[in-house]
Amino acid sequence: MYSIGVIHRFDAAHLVSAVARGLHGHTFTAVTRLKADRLRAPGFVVDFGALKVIARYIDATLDHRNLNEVLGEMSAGRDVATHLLGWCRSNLELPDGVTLAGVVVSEGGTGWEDVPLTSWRRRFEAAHHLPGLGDAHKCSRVHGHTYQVFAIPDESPDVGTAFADEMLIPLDNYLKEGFNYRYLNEWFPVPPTSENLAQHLFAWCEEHLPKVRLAAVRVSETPSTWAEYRRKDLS
Ligand SMILES: Nc1nc2c(c(=O)[nH]1)N=C([C@H](O)[C@H](O)COP(=O)(O)OP(=O)(O)OP(=O)(O)O)CN2
Repeated sequence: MYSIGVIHRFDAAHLVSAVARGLHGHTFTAVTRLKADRLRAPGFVVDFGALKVIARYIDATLDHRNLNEVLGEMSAGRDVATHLLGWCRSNLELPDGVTLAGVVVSEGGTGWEDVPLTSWRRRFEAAHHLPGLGDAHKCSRVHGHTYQVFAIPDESPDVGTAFADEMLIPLDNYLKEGFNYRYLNEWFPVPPTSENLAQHLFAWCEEHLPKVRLAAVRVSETPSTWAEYRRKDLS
């Protein structure tokens, strides 16, 4: 199962009746998550760019506002999430097979709270381009990212110790040799989208690290976007 997430930040005030101190404010993060069983060309759940409408809505409606004036009394983080989920349901045009998996809003968070602290994390620096998007799409040009890779352990109760850090040394070496300071299109067998990279790295771990039990691999090109490939029975 594939999923993608886009993280939007906004700064707002609110007064929540359960919080005694009165009007206060936060930098909020809203993480919108979509999932799909299969990818659409060139290897997307949907293009991150198609979700920029959410940022535009948040900027126009919630950012630098008093949320009580927008949402009334129901202005706690979970109320904002419910509001954004409703907005997404009414306004996002999703292709067949793509589901809106949820919106999580946090107060003063980073948007990355859903990655377990026990996950293994590495970065690599690479160039790529995405073929088949048309010349007007910026990602059809050769460009690069500081990628982040998260190997997320399966922490189901019956699994026991999912992995020790040193068990992932071969993955570290694979990233250093195959991905870091490389132009991914020169060798990657399919368009190097975040989704395809996540699925490839998950499958690579399954094949080469039989003692490591992963729940998912997440790949992030930018601090506000990610794609994940998750073990089917944990989706
Ligand atoms: N579902 C996916 N959509 C896109 C991917 C991807 O891997 N999966 N990749 C790209 C491009 O590589 C692009 O560089 C990143 O796009 P985007 O996140 O839209 O770009 P920015 O963070 O630079 O966004 P700005 O708001 O314009 O700064 C495209 N889509």
